[in-house]
Amino acid sequence: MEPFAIKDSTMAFIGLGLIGGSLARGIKRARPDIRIMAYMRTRAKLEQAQKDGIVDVILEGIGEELRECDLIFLCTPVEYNARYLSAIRPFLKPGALITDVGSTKTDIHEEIRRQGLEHCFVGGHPMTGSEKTGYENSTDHLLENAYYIVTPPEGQSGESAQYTENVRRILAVAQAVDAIPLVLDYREHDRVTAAVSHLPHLVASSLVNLVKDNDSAAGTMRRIAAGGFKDITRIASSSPEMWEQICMTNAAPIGDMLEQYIYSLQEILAQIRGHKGRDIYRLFDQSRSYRNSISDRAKGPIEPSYEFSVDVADEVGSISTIAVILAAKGISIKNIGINNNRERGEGALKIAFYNETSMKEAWERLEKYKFDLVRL
Ligand SMILES: NC(=O)c1ccc[n+]([C@@H]2O[C@H](COP(=O)([O-])OP(=O)(O)OC[C@H]3O[C@@H](n4cnc5c(N)ncnc54)[C@H](O)[C@@H]3O)[C@@H](O)[C@H]2O)c1
Ligand SMILES: O=C(O)C(=O)C[C@]1(C(=O)O)C=C[C@@H](O)C=C1
Repeated sequence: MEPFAIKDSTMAFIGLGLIGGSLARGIKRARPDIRIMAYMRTRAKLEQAQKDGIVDVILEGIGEELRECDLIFLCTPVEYNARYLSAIRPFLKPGALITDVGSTKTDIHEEIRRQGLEHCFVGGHPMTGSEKTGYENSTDHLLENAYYIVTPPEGQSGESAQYTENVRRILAVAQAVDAIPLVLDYREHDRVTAAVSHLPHLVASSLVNLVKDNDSAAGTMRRIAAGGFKDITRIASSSPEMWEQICMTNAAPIGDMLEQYIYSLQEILAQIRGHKGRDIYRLFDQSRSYRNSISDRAKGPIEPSYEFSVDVADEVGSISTIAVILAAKGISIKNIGINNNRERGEGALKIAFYNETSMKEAWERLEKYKFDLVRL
């Protein structure tokens, strides 16, 4: 995609939490000259953002100051984003553009159509995030190398100059924060995210609740739950308010996926009870191939990560031993840390390198010292 430069000079954020905060930080990092206004309910956090040099103007609410804005970002939970449209509308200056970062898109696009705002809206959704919330968890690099889905409104001619220019304004933002822009139809967006984001959150939370309901009074399940359970359930710690709204605004696609998933679980149940080992083997075999074809690089496909993990018994001594072994060969370590999947300090060390060559050299070296290595 050709590069686009941000031409908008004043921007407003309604909601400055994990995603709004990260986007604002990323924009300020790329373009400190851009003036950022922000509104959220917790005044103290807005003051912090101003101290951090991210917010130039604290907004007390939706009002006159918005008339100065070229671009307005809606970064609250999805149902609130759609509701903010009516409040913002009277304060839009000619040429101003509204965008959002919501995890579902059809709902807000339908509200845009109801209000006849297609000429001044382009949807957005950065495919990155965390189970954590709030400005305090935002970073200037959260969106780096993540897909930034851009959903143009319907009913605008793809040829029209204004349509093209509006889409480009959001592509420029995505590029400025080093994300990877991807233009998608908003209904397609909701179908796809139902499968790869929304259903997984329902699965994680229902699995955690299942374990909670089956655990003993002594809490043995909770105590011994290790990597497998923790890997698949991290997202069960996400915001209930945000996820209720995501599910309620994408009920039909999520329902379709959930129905198929329940069907597949019923098949698995029959195979387990019928001792159909070959079917169970096929389940794991097929999933392994497809899962292995999906990149595990947390930050998307641009920057490859060169890392592996080392099984160690005592992480404190092991870090220095490994560091010495690698340093002796002149191999630089980019990052080294404990994989949080094991209990009581015993576990895996994750080591990241700057390039493939040093990763391979380190692998060979540590293998010689009989370390147990695991590819990530
Ligand atoms: N968390 C993720 O992983 C993720 C990823 C991509 C997109 N999103 C989307 O981003 C949006 C924000 O999510 P987040 O993770 O930043 O959540 P968050 O809880 O960290 O931030 C939400 C922000 O909105 C503010 N807010 C909430 N209700 C408000 C209201 N009624 N009026 C004004 N401000 C209000 C909060 O004070 C906070 O500043 C959501 O629409 C979500 O679907 C989230
Ligand atoms: O990594 C996480 O914690 C996320 O849940 C991020 C995640 C997802 O991948 O499902 C969650 C919601 C979004 O809209 C986009 C990204």
